[in-house]
Amino acid sequence: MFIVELLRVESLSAGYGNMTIIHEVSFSVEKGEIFSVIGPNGSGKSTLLKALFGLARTFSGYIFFNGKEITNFPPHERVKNGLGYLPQTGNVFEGLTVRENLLLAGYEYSNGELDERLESVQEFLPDVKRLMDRKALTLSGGERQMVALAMVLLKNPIMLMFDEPTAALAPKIAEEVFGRIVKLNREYGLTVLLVEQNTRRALELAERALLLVSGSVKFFGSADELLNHRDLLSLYLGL
Ligand SMILES: Nc1ncnc2c1ncn2[C@@H]1O[C@H](COP(=O)(O)OP(=O)(O)OP(=O)(O)O)[C@@H](O)[C@H]1O
Repeated sequence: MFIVELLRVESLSAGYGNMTIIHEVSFSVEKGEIFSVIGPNGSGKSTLLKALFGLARTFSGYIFFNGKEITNFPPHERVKNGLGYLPQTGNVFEGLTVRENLLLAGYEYSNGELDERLESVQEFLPDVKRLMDRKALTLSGGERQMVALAMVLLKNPIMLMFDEPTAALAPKIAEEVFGRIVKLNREYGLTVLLVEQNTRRALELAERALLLVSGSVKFFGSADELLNHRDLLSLYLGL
């Protein structure tokens, strides 16, 4: 198979204020793969995603996405270039209905385009249809996650970054979320960058992975290899 590098991160250092949280992180994500970022609590996984999306402060290094250097692009420019990001929380407007949330997410589309995008998103997430007139506030965690996903998919991303999409979800609902991520990848060709607390599931789903510890890369390579690397997993993740 012809391998295309979609995201390349070179020696990226980033954080908040004058505090560096991730240190000279380098890795790449290939087009069409599921790529997992794992690591202990507080190791900088969320900060890495925020830096990739332009929400954390980048001190040095480079980010290339889909053939372009995007290191200093503001978030909306990254979205235009095909990057999607599903944060852990705060991803829906609680006081608005699901329909209003979706309309807001698609505000840049013309009416015709928006209808088309809404239809294709609802084809993938048919359950969103019955939630349309509900206030986001009244949704369960799983439903909220689904609506947030619909809002991101509306923008037609090439690569989608999930920040702990199963956090605080019951195991059965978490499995549904994983199933949806795999389906997006296999059937819709979406490249996935997954930050996940459930290390085993994250490594089973992914082709390749990154282990981040105290903001530094401890492993970058095959997810299978990391899954079988007992020393690394027990040392850093207590597995
Ligand atoms: N907005 C912020 N301002 C300052 N420091 C922050 C901010 N957000 C996170 N941090 C700090 O950055 C470090 C890394 O946090 P981050 O959330 O990136 O880790 P994580 O690996 O995603 O953790 P977890 O698995 O627990 O979600 C922590 O020490 C955290 O306190």
